[in-house]
Amino acid sequence: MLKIKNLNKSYGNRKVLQNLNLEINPGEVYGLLGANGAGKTTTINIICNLLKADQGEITINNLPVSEATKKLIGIAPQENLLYKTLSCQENLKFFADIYGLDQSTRQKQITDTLTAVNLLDRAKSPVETLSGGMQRRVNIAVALVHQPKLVILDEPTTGLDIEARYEIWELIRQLQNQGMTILLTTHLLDEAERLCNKIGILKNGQILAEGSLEELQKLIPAQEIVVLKTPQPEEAIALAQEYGFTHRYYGNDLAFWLPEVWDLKDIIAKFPGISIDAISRQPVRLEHIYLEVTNHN
Ligand SMILES: Nc1ncnc2c1ncn2[C@@H]1O[C@H](COP(=O)(O)OP(=O)(O)OP(=O)(O)O)[C@@H](O)[C@H]1O
Repeated sequence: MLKIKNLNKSYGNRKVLQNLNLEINPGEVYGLLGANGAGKTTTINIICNLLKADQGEITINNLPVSEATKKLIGIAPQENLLYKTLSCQENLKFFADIYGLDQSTRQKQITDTLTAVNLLDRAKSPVETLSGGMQRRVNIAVALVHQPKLVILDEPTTGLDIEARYEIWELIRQLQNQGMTILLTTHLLDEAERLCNKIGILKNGQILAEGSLEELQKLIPAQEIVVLKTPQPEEAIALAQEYGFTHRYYGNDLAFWLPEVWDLKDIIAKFPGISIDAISRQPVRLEHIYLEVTNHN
């Protein structure tokens, strides 16, 4: 569906994208993760033909990116692009006209899109009367109204409360079940874990790691991560090194990568003579992988 090969972009002598490669298959939800300034928006702008790359190839449905491919893409930018005093329906009508939708099918597409985002009952409500989560769903509806092949959701849940976040996640799952191909950028690693079939970790304009969550988990050779609260961290680390356990600090938390899932008493037995205030166990999560990939490259 979307293929990006060796994409390069510089501003002056600052390289913002460096040989970026990325491929999204039809029906996939691809999560592009990266810190502020990693190059996500630049990549999106090039995909949408709003910005020219210095080098590289991008195709959408095997067509090189051009004015013609714009119609294949729907974008829901981070900041809602809505007219707040207009109703949901009027907003969609406005954008449907920009996309040049046929008058005869326009109303049906608007109704179908409002149904898809679960807002048909609020069709006539001014956007400013809706909750933040509903407004974000109208923003996504704008990206869907012309029935694109690829939808780009730029940080779709940033700034929303947890209830509204669940609604957006549910909507993304529904779109995926309908076969929509989605490129999602996010800072929220649990969001990517929940929703994405494939995840790309972007830093300094390069994809450092890519794959399904299961594939990425192989980057950390551990069955379990154990966080130890102890007043004797140095001693605990020295013991762990004898066993060949890797240790990491996640914030202030001292963690060890364990090669097997042991009983709690067996884990504690690995640290004889160490005073342990608390112990917590976690599976390998995307946050561990993200930190590993971005801190060691
Ligand atoms: N027009 C521009 N001129 C010069 N530098 C730019 C321009 N646009 C972006 N940059 C730089 O390019 C880099 C990548 O920016 P980009 O907006 O793509 O990052 P991002 O991953 O989308 O970050 P964020 O999460 O903050 O939106 C940043 O260092 C940014 O300062």
